[in-house]
Amino acid sequence: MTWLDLPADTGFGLTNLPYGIFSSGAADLPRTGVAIGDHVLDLAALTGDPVHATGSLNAFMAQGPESWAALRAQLTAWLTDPAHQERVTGHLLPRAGVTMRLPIEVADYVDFYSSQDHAENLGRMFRPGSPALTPNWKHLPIGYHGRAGTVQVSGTPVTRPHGQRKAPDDVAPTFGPSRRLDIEAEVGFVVGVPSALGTAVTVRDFPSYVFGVCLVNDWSARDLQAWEYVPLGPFLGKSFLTSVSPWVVPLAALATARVAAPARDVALLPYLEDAGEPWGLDLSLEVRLNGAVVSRPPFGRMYWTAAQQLAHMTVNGASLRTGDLFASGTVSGPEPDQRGSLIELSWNGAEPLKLPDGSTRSFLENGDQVTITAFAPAADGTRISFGEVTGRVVGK
Ligand SMILES: O=C(O)/C=C/C(=O)CC(=O)CC(=O)O
Ligand SMILES: [Ca+2]
Ligand SMILES: [Mg+2]
Repeated sequence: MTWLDLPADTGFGLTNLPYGIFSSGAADLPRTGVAIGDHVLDLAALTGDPVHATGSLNAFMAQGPESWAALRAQLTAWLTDPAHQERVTGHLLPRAGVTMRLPIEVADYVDFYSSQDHAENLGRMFRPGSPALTPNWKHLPIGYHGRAGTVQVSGTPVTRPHGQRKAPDDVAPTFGPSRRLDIEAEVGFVVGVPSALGTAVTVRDFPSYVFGVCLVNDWSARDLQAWEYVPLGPFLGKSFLTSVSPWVVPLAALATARVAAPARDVALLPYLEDAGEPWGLDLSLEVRLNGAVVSRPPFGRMYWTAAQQLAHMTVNGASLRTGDLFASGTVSGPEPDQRGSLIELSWNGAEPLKLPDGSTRSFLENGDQVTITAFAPAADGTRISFGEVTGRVVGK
């Protein structure tokens, strides 16, 4: 029990303790904080440890799992033992009054494609007449390298991208603002510990390298993407902005959320086998468009887990760096109201979404705001909140 008076069902209780970078006041430097209830605990001030005053989580994440576990145990002691109450209280700030920053200095960014429901939906829309899944899909987690420098914190305006668009019936491409701006509701994994070039990280070693989990919105311009992405994959259609939630939930908080990935109907090569090491996570996502819930994607059904993605990403000897971010791919479930992108929710524009204000949407309009939230089950029967990743579309 904490001596703090926590709001009921806060999502930011003792079982969570996510890390973020915040600033408060005009002159204050960005520093590390931990969310607890409606407060943020100023770790830089409380500990005096310079690792928490660097303005990103990278230096702390690089210290590795023993440091992560030691600080988590220390935080629990500080927040439960009344002997620490007076000193700790002096370093609690109302969360509503601080500005959240990008929590990590993003090294490399990779985006996967690991929801079978999502991949089948896109396959049916884009490749009618062909099998919904490409032949490689159940043999390896498909992914591409994205643009690390355009990963930004939640709240960053989404400037509508311009680019080349060519509808199938157009004789030539035209240049202009994207007419098919979309979202992708995803879950991101943050690497703490680097690996050596030429070595592979196994499925089993996942928790020795990965520090924590955040929410991702991989904004996507479907018209730019459709014209440019053959044969080398997404480029400008997805590189203009990727938004992440400000709080990184430590892997240690998610033990209760672990589930096995769905049963396999295709045998895996040994380096992808995860027998006894399930890293599926039972997270419930929610997507809101201008305040209205439009989807509830279930993360527990993802075919490829983050541990398998990490093993695949490094099996060729590619090294990891502190701050690498890899995202799950769009999270969709089997039901129409569980789809994690508008292109699926509107079935490529054929069935526009009806919003409570009477308007309809196939893709995003200027002024639209999209917010993604998620919860995980916690050991004590409460819920762990991932906070939110939000963004509003600005026309240009
Ligand atoms: O299947 C296609 O042609 C296109 C797929 C995507 O755009 C999905 C993607 O970017 C990866 C993901 O988020 O799942
Ligand atoms: Ca994506
Ligand atoms: Mg992106």
